[in-house]
Amino acid sequence: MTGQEQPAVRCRGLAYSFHRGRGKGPVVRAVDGVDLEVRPGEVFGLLGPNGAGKTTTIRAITTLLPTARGMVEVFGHDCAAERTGVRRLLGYVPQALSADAGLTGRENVALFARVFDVPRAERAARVAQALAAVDLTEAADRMAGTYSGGMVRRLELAQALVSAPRLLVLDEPTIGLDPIARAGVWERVDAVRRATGMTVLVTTHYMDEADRHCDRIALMDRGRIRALGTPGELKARVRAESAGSADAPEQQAPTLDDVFRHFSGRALADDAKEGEFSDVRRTRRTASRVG
Ligand SMILES: Nc1ncnc2c1ncn2[C@@H]1O[C@H](COP(=O)(O)OP(=O)(O)OP(=O)(O)O)[C@@H](O)[C@H]1O
Repeated sequence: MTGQEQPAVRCRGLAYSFHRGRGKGPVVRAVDGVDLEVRPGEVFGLLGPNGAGKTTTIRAITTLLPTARGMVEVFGHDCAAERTGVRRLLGYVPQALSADAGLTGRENVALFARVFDVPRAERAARVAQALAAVDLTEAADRMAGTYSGGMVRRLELAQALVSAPRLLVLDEPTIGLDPIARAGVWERVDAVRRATGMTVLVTTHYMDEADRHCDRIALMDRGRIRALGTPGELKARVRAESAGSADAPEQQAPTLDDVFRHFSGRALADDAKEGEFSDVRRTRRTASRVG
């Protein structure tokens, strides 16, 4: 089998636990036996509420959690045994800010080009190309600190794209952005994917975005995958399985929120109320940086 035919991502029995309270508190099973495959060239969405285990799964796939249990591969390369090889295939936009406000947009992208071993002779052209792909050519020589939230997110996308990754991993790429900026981020992701055939793995808790932009989605809750398929397949399953029951979504076609409620037994909004301190702090940090 050639690398091209391998799944972009394959997880089998992936599990990871945290100890709360500096190792003395209870154990939290952040990821609890995840099996999934992302096909080459698709946009795959990992969906779920705060604390579902999405970021932990992403960190295992991006080789940032070396001690995870189970098996994770990227294009056939084992994430535990071949970390450097896997990293060469990846572009990653984490949830936390990865751009430096004190550098220009171009300098930020150039930094990533150096770190990710883009050959020196190609660097300037590749940096310019990545900036153009996210519509930041005109703003490229301004300090990133003067950018709007949407521009910062697009800059981070350019940083991840400069190494021409086969797999682009985006952790909540549109959190804290207004609807226009959110659409702007997705437009660039969709365009780059169409142009390059790159695979995209994205986490989000915006069901409407996943519905519009993802080829397939996995619904994650409390460390486990509760359902996996195209948005259309999942909605059709809910329609079929809840036909005639008292809680059937009345007449209307089910939304992905209905799908989540059906497979997890609760509403997504329940978790918004229960967010933990770390979740709140993380969201605020994101919000203040884009304000
Ligand atoms: N460093 C950590 N120490 C202790 N617990 C953690 C740590 N990171 C995550 N957790 C816990 O693991 C669980 C899964 O967290 P994770 O960040 O993977 O979820 P998520 O679905 O990405 O949510 P969010 O959208 O809030 O990032 C949560 O209960 C979280 O509190």
